[in-house]
Amino acid sequence: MAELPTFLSARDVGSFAYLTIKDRMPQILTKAIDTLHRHKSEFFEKHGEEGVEAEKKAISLLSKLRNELQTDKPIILLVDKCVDTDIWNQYLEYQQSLLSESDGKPRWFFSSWLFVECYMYRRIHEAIIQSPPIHDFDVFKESKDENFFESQESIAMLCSYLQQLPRPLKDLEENQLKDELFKLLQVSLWGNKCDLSLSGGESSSQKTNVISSLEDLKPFIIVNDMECLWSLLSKCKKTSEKAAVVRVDIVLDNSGFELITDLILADFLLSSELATEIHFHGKMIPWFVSDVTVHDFNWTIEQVKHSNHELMSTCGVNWENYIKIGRWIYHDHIFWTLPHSYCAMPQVASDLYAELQKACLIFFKGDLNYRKLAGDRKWGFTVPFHQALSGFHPAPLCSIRTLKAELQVGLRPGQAEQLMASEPTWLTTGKFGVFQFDGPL
Ligand SMILES: O=P(O)(O)OC[C@H]1O[C@](O)(CO)[C@@H](O)[C@@H]1O
Ligand SMILES: [Mn+2]
Repeated sequence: MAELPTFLSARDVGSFAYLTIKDRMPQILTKAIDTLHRHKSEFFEKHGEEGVEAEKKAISLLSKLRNELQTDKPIILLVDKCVDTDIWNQYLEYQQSLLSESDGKPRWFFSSWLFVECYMYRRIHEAIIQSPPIHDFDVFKESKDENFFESQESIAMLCSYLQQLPRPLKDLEENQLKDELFKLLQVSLWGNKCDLSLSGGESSSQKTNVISSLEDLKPFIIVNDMECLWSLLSKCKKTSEKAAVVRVDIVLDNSGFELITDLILADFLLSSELATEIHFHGKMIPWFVSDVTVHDFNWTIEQVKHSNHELMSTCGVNWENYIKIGRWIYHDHIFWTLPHSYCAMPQVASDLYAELQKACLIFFKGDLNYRKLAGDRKWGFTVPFHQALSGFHPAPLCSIRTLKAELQVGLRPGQAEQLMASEPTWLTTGKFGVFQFDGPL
């Protein structure tokens, strides 16, 4: 078998991986430290002196982590006792085994970018859980919620759009159904521009009317497999008249505006009867600043339900009901916050792989999911997506992602060169997006 390309890494000085580790990651740690500082009196009110001591401990652990990163110290084993600690430590040993003797230990600016970036978020978690009684504090919660509140107008607009579609949706004429599906898929794509990790934790909310921007944004979709999604979903719908379940899974990315766009899409899939069940997958610990945890998921639905905006609150009521009747199912699994590429899933998390195999279609939202799908390796731009997945084929799948890392496969010959010439930063600003499908139709 041909050798796999090497991992993206900060070893390439000046690369996006290098700049992320050098600038963005310390900035995120500083912001986390600052958040803890600002909550000092809240910790005191809740837990007395013990709360203040815990805040100091968490801050000192995070400062130590920032120092290790900035001085390129060896990556050290985790010391907590969580369900995933051993798997993490084994993975660290595996990273060590990839190095030759003269390379020494895995280090921040030397190892794989995916590994060290995931490791930083896992160490942030370790610092917090080692600091009881504030062990369940989410240092990123505030910024996630801010993103939600700052996007209120766009959220209300999207909810109104969905509620005002001609009902019942299942009676829409085929072409109209397809057209609406494509619109809401694109809304979910551009929702991925709003992550907080790329902006170093700074606000990145949505303030414009997304639906009316879709036409202008179309030229920025550089791989567009939406037709495959339509073929697959309409075929599933036809067969579902006999079979009972058409299951669509959404591997979520960010909370705030992006999550709303995913929930709107999920609602549309159910109401139009293109799917009968939606399974969401979120993170078990705070992750890459803005990623959805179960708390964010429940909080968001509560907020939408209690909105003063009538059509928004109708959405919230419906969403809560979908959960109650079991047509929306939320899952979390430690695998999503491990550093492994998805091709390792059958070995590392066979239960999750078996769960995903039940889906008719899986959407993977966002940039980090794309990196893990493609193993965060330096693939050529024209390498087929199927090949970059390296054997990960649980069910037909589609990445819905705006580009925020120097990694893209499945382009036409010459396409990358053209993009590079017209827009040198095309890979990393989130301005371009893909719907990239893999699977039999
Ligand atoms: O929320 P997303 O779309 O997965 O993006 C996460 C971001 O974090 C990064 O991993 C860099 O910190 C980028 O790849 C990406 O910009
Ligand atoms: Mn994210």
